[in-house]
Amino acid sequence: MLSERLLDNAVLVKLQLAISKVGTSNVLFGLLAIAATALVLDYAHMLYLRSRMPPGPFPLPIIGNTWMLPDHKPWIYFEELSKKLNTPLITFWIGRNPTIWINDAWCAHEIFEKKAQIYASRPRMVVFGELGSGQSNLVTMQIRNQEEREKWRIHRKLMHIGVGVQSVRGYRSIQNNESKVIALDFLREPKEYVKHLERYATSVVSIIAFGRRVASYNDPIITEVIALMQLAAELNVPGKTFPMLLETFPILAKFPRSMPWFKGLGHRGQKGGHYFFYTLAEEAIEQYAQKSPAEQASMPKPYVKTLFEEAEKYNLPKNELSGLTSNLFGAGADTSSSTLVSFILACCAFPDVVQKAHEELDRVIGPHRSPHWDDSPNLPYINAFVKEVLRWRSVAIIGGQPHSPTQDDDYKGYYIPRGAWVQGNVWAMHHHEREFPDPDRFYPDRHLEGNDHHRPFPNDKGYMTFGWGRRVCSGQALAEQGTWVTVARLLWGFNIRKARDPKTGKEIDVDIFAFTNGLNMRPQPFPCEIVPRSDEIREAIEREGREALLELKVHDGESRYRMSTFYQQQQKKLKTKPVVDDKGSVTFVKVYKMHGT
Ligand code: HEM
Repeated sequence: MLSERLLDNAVLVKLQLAISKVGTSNVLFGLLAIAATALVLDYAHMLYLRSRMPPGPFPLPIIGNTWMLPDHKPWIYFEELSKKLNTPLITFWIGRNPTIWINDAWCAHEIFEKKAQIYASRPRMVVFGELGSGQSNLVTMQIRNQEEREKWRIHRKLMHIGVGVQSVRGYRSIQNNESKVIALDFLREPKEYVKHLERYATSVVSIIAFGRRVASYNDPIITEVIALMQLAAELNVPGKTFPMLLETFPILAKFPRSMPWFKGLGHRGQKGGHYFFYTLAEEAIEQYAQKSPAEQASMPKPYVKTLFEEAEKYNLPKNELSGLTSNLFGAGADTSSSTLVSFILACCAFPDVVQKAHEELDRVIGPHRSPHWDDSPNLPYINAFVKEVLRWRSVAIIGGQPHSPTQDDDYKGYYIPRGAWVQGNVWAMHHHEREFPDPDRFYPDRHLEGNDHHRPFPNDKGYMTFGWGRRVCSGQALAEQGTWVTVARLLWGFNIRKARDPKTGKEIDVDIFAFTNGLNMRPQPFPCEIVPRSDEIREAIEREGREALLELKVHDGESRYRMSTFYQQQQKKLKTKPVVDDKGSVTFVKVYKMHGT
């Protein structure tokens, strides 16, 4: 110890002597010269990369183009930039990181689909990844080596077991019944239409994951999960203010969480944050075990039970298991309900298409029962209507998370470096006049072959709402299935139109551009009128709703836990707190003195 200190002192003394010999100002000058040279070299490297990459605005040293980002809705800015520079791909520097924005569906197809193997990774994301669930969650998982690729494959596979194309047919009765309950709720309380749609979407994923239904829109799981997702969606939009500025200066993320630039992040990424969903999963497995064999036979096995059984094969730690469960809520509830809110807005803004849908439904279905997936081959206009709902105001407006190439790539002579952010601008793709003439018009006919607005598109579906390639949305089949039956049923059952001012009797206009700013966008609140189309239809809705509630009874149940109070309660009641080890496993340590107790 003593010898080390003597040595340290000797080094310091030597340094002081050397500085006094050379002169303090010369030393400062030297350091400045080194810093300036590093800056110039770094900037020269940025400019060299820029000369090889897709075009974009001129970056400044260190801050790149960050300062140019608009305060809101950067997807519109990138669409405009792409038109102005006449290029489908834009390079935009977030600090020293080049990000590539794809503004054209054909390019997205060529890059993300045709080169899916190398575009399967996510880039380094500080706010959403490193300060969030990072490598423990499929959504943000990076693939930088073979080990990470293997882990990502296992997660995709486990997600696929839960909500892949084969599994979702087994969830039809859940979605069908829950959407009948929306129709019943619309009869009772039409003004609360947003809450009914949120309850539906949360209940469907809750039944699939936990076997437990969400019966009331006051259930905190709805408000808490949706609020959490909306915060995450807002945080994840590229921006020039904190916390997104951490992407420009990742070094700031190394400072203690008390620093002001973490303000607005909430509890993101704090250790043990996943433990809530793990506890819900354990509770659900317990509750399932308590059901009678007849009850168990009448419902799909909760996903968490299958997941826990499968996970043993792969030795998955608890935080990863929890991530897989929470993804159903995180990725599935807000997205599905926001899509349906946009559908209601479209009905109010474009009454002519609603009338056309009614004509087809009256002709094919009639008033005594609501439509079902089996009717789909006879309902071409409704099929086109649902496609247009998914195209017109796609909820994941920048295609969710960015992709990132696992090796350097060349696209039509442009260099795309390994690890770069590559973001699909779905707004620009779905808004391109070449594919979608008059793009802001909600016009289902454009999806019907032979229509003068029908245009070629790189895929058969006619939209890119669910992302691309190996990272395409795991819940796509479930979301499409649910959107179809709900849109078809609500169109069949109701006149959905603009509300009227009670004093003047005049229609209240809706704004088709007033959407939230998050990367999962939904319309800003708007009033509307939702009334059953006839007495016969009303009776059918009531009858079907009652039957649906009876069938759903097997999923009734309560959870003992609430996200907002969960951690405090755990600490106070059990006097333990979850501690996560390096592998992500949770153990409980006794807390002897509780803060505030
Ligand atoms: C209308 C509803 C939905 C929309 C528009 C939507 C859209 C998206 C998009 C755009 C992505 C990113 C794709 C990419 O990176 O290329 C994504 C990823 C994902 N979605 Fe969805 N989603 C919806 C519903 C759901 C549902 C219901 C679930 C689960 C039950 C789900 C689970 C996931 C998961 C786990 C990922 C991450 C996949 C990965 O990174 O490998 N989504 N979703």
